[in-house]
Amino acid sequence: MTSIPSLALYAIAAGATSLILYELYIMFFRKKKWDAKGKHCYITGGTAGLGLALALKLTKEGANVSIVARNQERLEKALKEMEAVRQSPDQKLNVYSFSVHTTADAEASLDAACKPYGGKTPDAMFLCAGTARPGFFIEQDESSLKQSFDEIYWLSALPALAATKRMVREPLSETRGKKIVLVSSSLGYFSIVGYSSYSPAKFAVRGLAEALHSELMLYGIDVHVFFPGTIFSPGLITENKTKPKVTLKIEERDEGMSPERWADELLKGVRDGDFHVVGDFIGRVFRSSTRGASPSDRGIIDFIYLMIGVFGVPPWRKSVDENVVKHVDEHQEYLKERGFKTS
Ligand SMILES: CCCCCCCCCCCCCCCC(=O)[C@@H](N)CO
Repeated sequence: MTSIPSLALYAIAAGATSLILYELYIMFFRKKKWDAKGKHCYITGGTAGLGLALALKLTKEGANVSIVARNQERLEKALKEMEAVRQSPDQKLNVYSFSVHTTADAEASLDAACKPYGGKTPDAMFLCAGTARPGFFIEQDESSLKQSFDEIYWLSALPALAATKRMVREPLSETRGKKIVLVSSSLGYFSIVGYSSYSPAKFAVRGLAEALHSELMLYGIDVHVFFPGTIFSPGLITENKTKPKVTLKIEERDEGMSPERWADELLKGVRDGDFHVVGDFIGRVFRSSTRGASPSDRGIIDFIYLMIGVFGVPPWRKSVDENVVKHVDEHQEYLKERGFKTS
């Protein structure tokens, strides 16, 4: 009779073998990877942070790049940086000053960006624009709560809608293989104190991506959604100015990475055909442990991160709660200072 320990050994051996086979399968048999070279990539929020890093990487890879952002000065600066790394004189590098918060603006920016391509829609849309304004819930009002949806959710949904409507007018053979890449956040997987205006919009981006991933199969358009953690971007410096202390404390657990590193991870995930693209350990754990019915094809690896999540996330959440509770007294003082207490 086989003993329990040797059964466990068999299980481990079987696990290890399937892991190796899976990796080999990925290496040799997975469908051809996406190549940016010669493709038209349209990027919102392309003058800073993740968007700019992405624009520069794609330029270096020989893509034709259009960036859209509001500030003309910053657009020109970004264009100079792109010009400095262009790979060939034929590469089209363009910048457009638009806000893409409304349908009209999103359509106008696409009109402009498609012009040098005879009106054809971009091969890939990277919707990186977005703003975070952390703060306590009690400090929000109707307009600030709605503003964060404008600056995150609608800023993703409306350009995606404008682009999809244009794409479907083209012959199916041309639409097939185009990409729409949305940007959520690790805070689109979970949330913490200070992000009551931000997380809901990032969760919503996940929902939009999942619906589009399913629906845009009708046209062969690939949808990806990115879940980065802390990005050392100009935006982070701004948001940290108003970020509650307790939030900063909890975020210490996230090491963060440069926009360049995050852009690398995003492109790697897109090339590999991942639907949920993550770039760090935290992302991998939450991708697996909050997966639900989200599409995934990383089998055994996903299962390993799921197990890490099953055992690792509850103690982490407990430590977050403890951290919040530690701030109760300090927060009472904060409320007094802000005039929330009358006595
Ligand atoms: C085993 C499990 C361990 C889990 C440790 C998790 C620690 C996470 C802390 C919070 C990270 C917040 C990232 C914010 C990114 C962002 O979107 C904002 N900066 C807004 O721009």
